Amino acid sequence: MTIDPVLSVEGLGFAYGARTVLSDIDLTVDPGELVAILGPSGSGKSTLLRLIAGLERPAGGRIAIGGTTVADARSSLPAERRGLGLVFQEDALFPHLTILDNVAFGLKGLPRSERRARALDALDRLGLADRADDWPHRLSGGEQQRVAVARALAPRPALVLMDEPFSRLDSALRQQIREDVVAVLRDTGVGVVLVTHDAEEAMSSADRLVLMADGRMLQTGTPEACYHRPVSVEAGRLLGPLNVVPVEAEKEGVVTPFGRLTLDGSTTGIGDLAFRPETLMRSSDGVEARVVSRTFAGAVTRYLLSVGSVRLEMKSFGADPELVEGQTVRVALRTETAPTILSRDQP
Ligand SMILES: Nc1ncnc2c1ncn2[C@@H]1O[C@H](COP(=O)(O)OP(=O)(O)OP(=O)(O)O)[C@@H](O)[C@H]1O
Repeated sequence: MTIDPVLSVEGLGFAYGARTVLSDIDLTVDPGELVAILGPSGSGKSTLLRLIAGLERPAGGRIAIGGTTVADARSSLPAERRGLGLVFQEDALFPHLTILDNVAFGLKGLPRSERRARALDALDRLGLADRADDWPHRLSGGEQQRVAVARALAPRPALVLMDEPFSRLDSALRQQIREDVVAVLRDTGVGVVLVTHDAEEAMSSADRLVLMADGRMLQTGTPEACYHRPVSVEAGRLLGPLNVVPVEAEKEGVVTPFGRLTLDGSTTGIGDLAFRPETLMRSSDGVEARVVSRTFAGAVTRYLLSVGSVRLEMKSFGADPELVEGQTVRVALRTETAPTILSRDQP
């Protein structure tokens, strides 16, 4: 049985005047799926969300919500008729309305008792039912953000769009609120598009990532696949540091500074071996590396190493007393996560 996606975006394009901001975006979100859109500032994430929300009109392509086309190059359904829940960074609660009335605000056309019951139910899910009669200014930033999520969920939409919803919160609080909100969203079974520029937030919250740069999609896949098997250096670096070593692939395997490796799908020719800093480790039968620098960062320590003419980053738990600047050690690649070969022909 095939399940219809709650959101389907095909070949979407958008320009501000003569400036193309999005091109050829394809995206689907299944019921209950959380898709995070990650990209650097200016990559077009918010514009994509605004198009899905109905706040901008596409120049080309199609957007369908629940199987119904809501926008294409010819027509566009207004935002309020798309039945979406929206949580935007700049969202403010109405200061003159109680928490309950803020949440009930979007529940037009229902009897008063039903509105109240639904708003209370949404607040209860977010753990704020006891603050229903309170005023927004008496809530903390994290509580206000949870109210904004309750407000988006109260009309029971099939799809919620969130643009940097946690970025105003300080980092300790942010992780907790994010985990709580994601748990509620998962429990609700709603489809979610989460826009963020925070790689950890995207990877820890989403079922699937959409990596973007310059208005284009670079890669889509599970967080694990995108992290360990990037399709390009650009895509890989959006999720964190990536070691990139030029290699030559031959029929028998790939010639690397770590010896000859046999990798799935390796092709012949020149390419780049790509792997994460934590896949490097000390090993007595590894290759010689000189420690260029060491940066202690609490739980992990980062080392910059030189292996011949190549600079590599290694990351490990704790701080190894032997890995100090100028020291020569031996390192190898962990075998659990095979490195990826990126062909130089790839975009
Ligand atoms: N109203 C506008 N008029 C003209 N250009 C705009 C407008 N809004 C955004 N842009 C441009 O469109 C591009 C995409 O912007 P967008 O806000 O979608 O990126 P983003 O990935 O969400 O960035 P950020 O993470 O900084 O919010 C940027 O180059 C931006 O300068």
